[in-house]
Amino acid sequence: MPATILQGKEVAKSIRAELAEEVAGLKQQGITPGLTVILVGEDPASHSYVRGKSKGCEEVGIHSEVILKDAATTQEELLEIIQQLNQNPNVNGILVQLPLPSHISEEAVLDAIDPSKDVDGFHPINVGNMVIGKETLLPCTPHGVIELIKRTGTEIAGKHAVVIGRSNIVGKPVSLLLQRENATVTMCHSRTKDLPSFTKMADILVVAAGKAHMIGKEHVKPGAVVIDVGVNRNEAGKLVGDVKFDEVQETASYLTPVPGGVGPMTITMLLKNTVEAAKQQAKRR
Ligand SMILES: Nc1nc2c(c(=O)[nH]1)N[C@@H](CN(C=O)c1ccc(C(=O)N[C@@H](CCC(=O)O)C(=O)O)cc1)CN2
Repeated sequence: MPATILQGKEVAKSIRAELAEEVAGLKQQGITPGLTVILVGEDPASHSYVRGKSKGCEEVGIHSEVILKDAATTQEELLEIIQQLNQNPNVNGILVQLPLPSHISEEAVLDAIDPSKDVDGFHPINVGNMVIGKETLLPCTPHGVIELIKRTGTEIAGKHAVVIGRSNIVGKPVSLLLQRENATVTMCHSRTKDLPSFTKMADILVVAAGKAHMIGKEHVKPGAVVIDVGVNRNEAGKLVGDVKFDEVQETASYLTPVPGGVGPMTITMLLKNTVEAAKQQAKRR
């Protein structure tokens, strides 16, 4: 039987509906979650993602602002803006859209965000908390992957999960979060020898390698849950994943499409983090 297609759009829609209700309740208590996004430069994809973030905020009732800066903005200017936002009690979440122009250090900028407002979950303190299993703001795409797997009804505990890719933004955190759900996790990467020998053992296969169509049916155990985090443009400019969708659909039990799978979950988990940050900050006031 062909795989059930995991429609991230649908899952994201139902989480947003839950969030809208939660935000309405918070507003009755005088709490309006607020997100500020900083966008530097003219990259069309980044502008499109930031529009998606503003639209998502509006949908669930989060107050959002976007600070647009041109590509010549200096690192010092950016750090100054972040300091001001750190001090502003109406701003619960701060997000700097990546990538930044090459003259700005992403590390310096992300480290300057108050960890309690780091709704991307990229600050080293939040990453450290995630590693030691403390409650913290989790990175959006990896958190979205876990939510998608859970919504299939798949029990993660005890399963063998194989993650391809070891980036700080996806591969490493997804591996940690799967381990936190009591999966046995194998991490594969560009230097892994005989990749199919690992992937064929996976009950859950998360592919975040950034290489179009690198995973075919020969890599997948029949009945596996396959999550494709790849975002690649083919020669025709069309968005394609790391998985050969038509082939793997024949053997997997669940499969995410690209587009429409993990992508829509990223912004939704950001909205969730912003609401969580607002609740935590209200408790401390
Ligand atoms: N500060 C951050 N910067 C970036 C992040 C991030 O999580 N935080 N992730 C990406 C961009 N991104 C959000 O910022 C993002 C990427 C993709 C999608 C999405 O919904 N993709 C759709 C396809 C959209 C299209 O057609 O182009 C999908 O996969 O279905 C949302 C958000 C890098 N920067």
